[in-house]
Amino acid sequence: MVSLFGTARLLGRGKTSLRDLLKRICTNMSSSTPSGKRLRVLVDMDGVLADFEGGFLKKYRARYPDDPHIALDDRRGFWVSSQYGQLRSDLCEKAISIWESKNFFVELEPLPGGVEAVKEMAKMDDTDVFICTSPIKHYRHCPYEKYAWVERHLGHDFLEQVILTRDKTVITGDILIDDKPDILGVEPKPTWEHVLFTACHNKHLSVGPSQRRLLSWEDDWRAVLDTKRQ
Ligand SMILES: Cc1cn([C@H]2C[C@H](O)[C@@H](COP(=O)(O)O)O2)c(=O)[nH]c1=O
Ligand SMILES: [Mg+2]
Repeated sequence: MVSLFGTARLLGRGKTSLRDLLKRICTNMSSSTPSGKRLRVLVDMDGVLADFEGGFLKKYRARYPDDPHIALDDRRGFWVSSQYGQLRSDLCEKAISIWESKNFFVELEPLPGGVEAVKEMAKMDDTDVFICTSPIKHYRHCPYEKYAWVERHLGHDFLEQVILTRDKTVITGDILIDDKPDILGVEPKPTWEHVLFTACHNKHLSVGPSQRRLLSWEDDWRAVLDTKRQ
């Protein structure tokens, strides 16, 4: 329980907003699921909120105009670098050079409806939303720029909700909305249900009967969340 003394201290230091604080206090007083838990939604960033594939192709073609490229309709498999490497071996490194460059991640365009959906989710009763995203190991620009992207598109307060991890299986949540078909890590049984977000590289995949998809942010994500509340 948040004490009054602690409340005053947090507000006084400007470490939390009044809205966040009220949300935290209410967390202790209400529940939304039969198990008495708030719903925790993990939302991936690249390919779900930020247009990684579109941003990559645009910058790759600008930097390497004389080299072959792969149209978004012809993308297959999660790893852009692998498909470019299969096209011609030197193109794997050229592809990697694009997302290792300064301003790649921060300049990604938001995917239609994603920012609006996350903002709406965050306002829902008994719902906590986190951005759960994997940074590249070349860390000079990417982690900073992922935070900057969230601040730019979702606001400063949303920085509290950012989780950077290379292993999403160790993060607990009820749902993970993610475009990567196979999300693997050290935890064999993650707590979340993976809802596959459709992207150019995964739209041809037939998924198992137990895996659900969100076709886009126009799809009924609210209904998907509701199924986890019951
Ligand atoms: C396609 C592709 C992506 N990456 C990197 C870029 C991002 O940092 C992550 C994907 O993150 P997400 O949280 O799973 O969306 O992977 C890469 O290194 N190589 C690639 O081909
Ligand atoms: Mg992704």
